[in-house]
Amino acid sequence: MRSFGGDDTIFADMDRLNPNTQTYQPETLPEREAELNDLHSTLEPAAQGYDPINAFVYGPTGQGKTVGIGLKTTQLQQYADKHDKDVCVVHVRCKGMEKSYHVMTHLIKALREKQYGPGEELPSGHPKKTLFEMIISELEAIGGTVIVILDEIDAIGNDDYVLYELSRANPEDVRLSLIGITNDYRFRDNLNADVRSSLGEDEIEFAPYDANQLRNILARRAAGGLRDTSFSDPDNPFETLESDVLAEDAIPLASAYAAQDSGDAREAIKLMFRACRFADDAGEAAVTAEHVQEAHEYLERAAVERGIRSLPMQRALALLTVTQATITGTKAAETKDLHDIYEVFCNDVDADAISERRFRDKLNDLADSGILTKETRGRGQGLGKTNRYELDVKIQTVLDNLEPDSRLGEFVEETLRPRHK
Ligand SMILES: Nc1ncnc2c1ncn2[C@@H]1O[C@H](COP(=O)(O)OP(=O)(O)OP(=O)(O)O)[C@@H](O)[C@H]1O
Repeated sequence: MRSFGGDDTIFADMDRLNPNTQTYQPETLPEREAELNDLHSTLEPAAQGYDPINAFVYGPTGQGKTVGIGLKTTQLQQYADKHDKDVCVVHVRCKGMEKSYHVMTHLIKALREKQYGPGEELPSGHPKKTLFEMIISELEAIGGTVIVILDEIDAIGNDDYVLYELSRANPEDVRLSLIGITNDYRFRDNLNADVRSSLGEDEIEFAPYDANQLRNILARRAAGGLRDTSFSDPDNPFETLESDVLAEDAIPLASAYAAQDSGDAREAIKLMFRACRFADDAGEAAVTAEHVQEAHEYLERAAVERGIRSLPMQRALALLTVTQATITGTKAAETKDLHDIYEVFCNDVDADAISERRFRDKLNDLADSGILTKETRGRGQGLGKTNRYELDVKIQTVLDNLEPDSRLGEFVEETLRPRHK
């Protein structure tokens, strides 16, 4: 059995390579210099005691929006403290909050914690209007300039009450600034026009990182995270990286994968971290491109399995029809034949059957998520086209990942699994 705390590890500081930890936050973001300058300009009036500016920050996931705003607001707070200016920054993560109601309760908690320290309870049992009045009174109790950051605000969907009210609010002796962060471009477009124009005084976009930028990001994270790894030129971390425990082609491969997916730094770091853990667990002396390859396959598989586990009923049924066709030896089954199987399955599990056209949409969604592959073929002259679908995952993966105690899970256990030998 391996013992903990051995000194044969390739890691120097695991937190540096863990994209989810709050313990390590990068201190510089050279790839985001332009966006940080824009943020600086948004925050400058607040620093000078003038009316602060509202802003919308948007861009896909993992682009350094949260960490970038964190860096600039910390800098602003330090400046304000040093120069005796009344500035308070409140950050609310709205992920998972589906309603303005939840955002308001969390905002009240955060505003109270700014005044009384951690441990405040979430208010409960109040109507929306009362919650909003509570927000105003907490803002007035704090006074001065208050910058409220609502991170992943798109979580509230169409329920934009909190934004509507906050963007019109006029608390006494408070200069209020709202910064909304979102990775859903449609969210901003769908907002009430008044809210959109008030919140979007400044708009700052974080575009996806390219492979070159990801290489430098990974090189900087690897430099503190791995043993005997450092770079000599901060302007060219990847080019000047020297390491005894990292093969030259590992970072380029991880960056290429992440760039081709979505340019997401979180994904790139996650991939590199997994590759390093594979190498370390195997007791190997260096992380190589093979470890990155292995980590990529592992994470892809895990993502597909998560995707299957969270499929809604109709999409899961659509997936089961292709699984059934594969088990019985039909390769690349046509929509119509799959829909016939689907109707039988619906009957078996007591679900309402949807039309063939809507069923085809479900199959296409599965193909978009990488669970199926789709091929469009002509049926012959003048006969139009047909789609054929195949599993892009193993039969076993489908069978193992449908919730065992759900209606579909029981059906899988009784009907499909016995047929799959
Ligand atoms: N330029 C960078 N250098 C080093 N690390 C970075 C950089 N950009 C992002 N990261 C890291 O990537 C991860 C994701 O960053 P962050 O949470 O700021 O992204 P985001 O754009 O706010 O994403 P989301 O919309 O999903 O919240 C974090 O671990 C962060 O430290």
